[in-house]
Amino acid sequence: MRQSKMLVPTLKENPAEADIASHQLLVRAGYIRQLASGIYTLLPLGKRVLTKIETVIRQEMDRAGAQEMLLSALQPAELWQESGRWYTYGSELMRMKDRHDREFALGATHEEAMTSILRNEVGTYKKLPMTLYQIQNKFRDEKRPRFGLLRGREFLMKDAYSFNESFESLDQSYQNMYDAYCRIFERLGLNYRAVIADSGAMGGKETHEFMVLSEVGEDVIAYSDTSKYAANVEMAPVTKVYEKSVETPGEMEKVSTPDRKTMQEVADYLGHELERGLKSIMFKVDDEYVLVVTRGDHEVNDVKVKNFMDAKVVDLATEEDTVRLMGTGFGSLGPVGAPQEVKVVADYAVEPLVNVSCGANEEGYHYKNVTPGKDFVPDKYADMRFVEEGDPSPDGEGVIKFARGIEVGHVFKLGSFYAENMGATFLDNSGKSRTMVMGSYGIGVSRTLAAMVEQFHDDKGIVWPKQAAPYLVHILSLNPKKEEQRVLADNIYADLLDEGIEVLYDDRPERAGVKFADSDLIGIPLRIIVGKRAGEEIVEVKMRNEESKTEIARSSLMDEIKNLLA
Ligand SMILES: O=C(C[C@@H]1CCCCN1)Cn1cnc2cc(Cl)c(F)cc2c1=O
Ligand SMILES: [Mg+2]
Repeated sequence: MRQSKMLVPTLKENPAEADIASHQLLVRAGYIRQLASGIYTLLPLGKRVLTKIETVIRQEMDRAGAQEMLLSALQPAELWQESGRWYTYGSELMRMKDRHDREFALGATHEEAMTSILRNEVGTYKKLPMTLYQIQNKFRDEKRPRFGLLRGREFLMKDAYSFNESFESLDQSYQNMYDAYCRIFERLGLNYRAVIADSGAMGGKETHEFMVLSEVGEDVIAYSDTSKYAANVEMAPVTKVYEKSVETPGEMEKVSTPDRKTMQEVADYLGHELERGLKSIMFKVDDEYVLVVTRGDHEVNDVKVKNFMDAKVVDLATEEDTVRLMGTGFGSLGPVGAPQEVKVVADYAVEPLVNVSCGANEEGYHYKNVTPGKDFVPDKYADMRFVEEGDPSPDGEGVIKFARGIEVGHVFKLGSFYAENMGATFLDNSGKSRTMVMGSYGIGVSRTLAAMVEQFHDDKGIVWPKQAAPYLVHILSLNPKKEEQRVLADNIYADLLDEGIEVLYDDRPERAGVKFADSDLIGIPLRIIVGKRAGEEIVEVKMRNEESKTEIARSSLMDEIKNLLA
């Protein structure tokens, strides 16, 4: 493609609204433009890259035996009412009415739509397992869209759904998709980890997230420094064993702690370290109240609270509920004398403690010399805290370290929730009617594009790996006004087109400096510079990810290009 004719609006400056590299570079290099908050246009360069990523995904989905379809973005509200999600999702689910006033959801995901197809079209075990997928825009009205394509309100997703006759079969489909995801992210050259994850609102059993390691990632990964263990930090269990304190328990004593509310203020006032105080946080778990108690220096992990209590919804209790239940607000909560209706769950690290402080459930008062098991007995001890760097890895090998990650994929074993609610049944080999078992498997395709830019860029711009680059060769004619330069560049361009090699030709009447800067920004792997030695049919070749340039005669240029791109 000739750049003089192409829509590649590069910018010198970072756009004000972009504050991470991938967002800045995709806008500056003319790949995307924002239409509205969280809504983007893929310009020609961006669309070419997106298509390359889709191609890798399609090849691996098809190789895994999944069948591509295309479902509608418009989904009748009735479908979401059958699964109940019409009522459980809030304003994130975009809804609309048609001309007959009938309600629709704009597809945020397609479990319901896909299940409604299977229940109508597949009724025998002979057709199972069946994995179907699509690559289509999803709509989710994010409260805070940000970071460009990383968190948008309309974005491209590959979503696949497996339909199985049993959980054993689901295990195989899940592993099959998991392996396909590994191949996809390997082929895209991404530094990623598959991590044990929480299934969130989806329920279901096992689930893994595929995380691209990046400092701008919203998720924290807890991984072992010596083994392959990796989990979303929300899920990583704490396996540290705490030895019992040898101190002799003292007499519990109520002390005035005027206006001391935070753990640190109380610890400073009573003259002890943070870990000699108990932190008590009140949660509303579905419709009961749970007081979670941890050591003062530990953090409560609300996902663990939710999973431990097998709850649907976990929220922090309001101050009002807390005062009503405990007689005091957040600053002086404690497990001693908690009322029957409040379940007390203490983290394992609390059990061996002796002579610690905690709130006295009275405004401005705390207890000293509190010993768990003597001055209070929690209803349960459990793993309630976030794992920390240096904690032993749950697989017993090495210690935990943290890294930030961008979630580009998420695979779920859903079970029968949707099939049950929507009547997706099949006749098994004995003619008995059974409910299907499902898995669902997503990749954020446009998010993967941005994650690739996060991993593949330098201070001058994007550095595409050749399997995702919008073009493979970038020809720069430094001075098209010079006949010998323009003719040589035109001929090389024609040769590359004849060879079927994707080539972008910067034939613009711009200064050389502008062409070099734009070429560094756009990030095409191989650059051919047609400059002052064009008269001798000599050009320069430079790889985007190397500093060095080499002079090459036109006669050996094509071979050189082919082995550089091999
Ligand atoms: O999307 C999934 C599960 C899997 C992931 C793989 C591909 C198929 N779906 C989870 N999820 C996330 N955000 C959502 C937002 C809205 Cl507004 C919604 F209505 C539904 C969902 C929702 O279901
Ligand atoms: Mg997810």
